[in-house]
Amino acid sequence: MSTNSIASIATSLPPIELVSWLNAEGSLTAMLEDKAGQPLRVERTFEGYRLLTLQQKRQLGLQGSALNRPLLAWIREVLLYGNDEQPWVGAQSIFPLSSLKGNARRLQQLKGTPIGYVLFKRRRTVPNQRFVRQTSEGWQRQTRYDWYGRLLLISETFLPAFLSSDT
Ligand SMILES: C=C(O[C@@H]1C=C(C(=O)O)C=C[C@H]1O)C(=O)O
Repeated sequence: MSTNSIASIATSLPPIELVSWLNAEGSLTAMLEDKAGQPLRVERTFEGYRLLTLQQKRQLGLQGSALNRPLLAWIREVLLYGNDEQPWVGAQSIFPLSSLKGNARRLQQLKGTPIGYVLFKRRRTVPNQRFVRQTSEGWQRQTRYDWYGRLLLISETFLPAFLSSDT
């Protein structure tokens, strides 16, 4: 195997210190608060309704004709702060309107409360499918949760400050 191909494989793998975070089950909020030694600070950068892109519909697992139909969802985009001035994680959560029924409606009124406080309130893990990819912002994990029959897609990108944090 040539050096170039080894190098190309090396750049397609996450740094070893991120692997356990990218693959972790359970609440990322809880893990981040444990690392920070303090409650997570959530800075909302966007919250509201948006029509999903084709890529987002595919990421939600939609197929066939459903991909051609417009799909409105509640979107929440946040920066998560541990104990640094710089954010550790950038997150985007997609809630299809059909998922916001019953007690899931509170997912639209979270404000500064981390989603994890609600998602993992009564259970340590939630059934999910996990995808990991590298983005221009950093390594990202995308999780499709089945939360009591409701579909949620949460993408979390680990930002440079997370990797350089010494806690
Ligand atoms: C989904 C969780 O909640 C975290 C909190 C988020 C928020 O408040 O918007 C978004 C992504 C998560 O990192 C979790 O704790 O695993």
